[in-house]
Amino acid sequence: MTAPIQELRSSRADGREPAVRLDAVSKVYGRELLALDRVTLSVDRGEFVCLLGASGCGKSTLLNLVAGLDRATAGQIDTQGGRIAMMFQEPALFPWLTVSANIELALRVTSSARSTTKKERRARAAELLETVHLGGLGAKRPHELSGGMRQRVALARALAQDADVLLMDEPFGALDAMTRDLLHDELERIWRERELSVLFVTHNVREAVRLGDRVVLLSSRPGTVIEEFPVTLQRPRRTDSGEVAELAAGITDRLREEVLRHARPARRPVGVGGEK
Ligand SMILES: Nc1ncnc2c1ncn2[C@@H]1O[C@H](COP(=O)(O)OP(=O)(O)OP(=O)(O)O)[C@@H](O)[C@H]1O
Repeated sequence: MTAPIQELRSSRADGREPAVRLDAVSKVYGRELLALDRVTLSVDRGEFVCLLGASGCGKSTLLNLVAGLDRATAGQIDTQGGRIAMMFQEPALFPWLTVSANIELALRVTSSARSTTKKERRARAAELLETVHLGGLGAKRPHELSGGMRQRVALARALAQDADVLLMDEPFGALDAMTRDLLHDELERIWRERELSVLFVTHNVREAVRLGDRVVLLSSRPGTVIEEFPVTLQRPRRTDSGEVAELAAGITDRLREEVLRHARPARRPVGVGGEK
């Protein structure tokens, strides 16, 4: 189950370095709930990878493991020593702090920024708010902002952590379609400017095709990679374009097939690395 470290660290034949690599990662909750089963997956430096799968297939579990919030039961996860930031569906801002103070707090706990003064952190927070198109709103409290604006603040806070890898767990799932489209454009711009590596979980197949360099499909629980779809459509893409819809339809068919297969499960013993 354990892969040699050298192999995990080596660059790939196509010259791209992985920023995140999972090798045969399994996760069992409690005594017998197998959530992930030998997942092998990588995100290259500067790559945008979208993760799709039926509800409960272990997508959030996978992100939590990569973020180091939980431990894998088996397998290897290598993040190459990169700094990781995570964003969730809920922005989870401190309601009693101003927007600026929420970001300044993230700047304070980021090791490279520990030596900065309060004035410098405030200036940096203002810059980050400009980056997410919220310039001048630093004095507001989170409840004074719309859902989309709050998610922008959460994005600015993630950027404040100076991350190399951004893990995103359905960050736009609760937003209306128009706001989501705007945030797609902004995220794409920021991803390119900062050369981030992104692992983005969504239920929305079109969103995955709109954003991803690659869409990775997980099986129903226990989650394992069943198919990967490279997305070579020219950027910027539109969620409502024919090309995006066409590719999304193919992926949706595959996903539906998987969900139906799971609805008629063949009984098999639960266990890490059991025969399929
Ligand atoms: N802390 C936990 N303890 C026990 N079981 C858990 C825990 N977290 C998740 N699970 C279980 O592991 C499985 C995978 O959950 P997870 O939340 O990772 O799936 P998901 O694909 O993100 O789901 P969704 O798409 O609905 O958000 C589910 O069966 C869930 O009930």
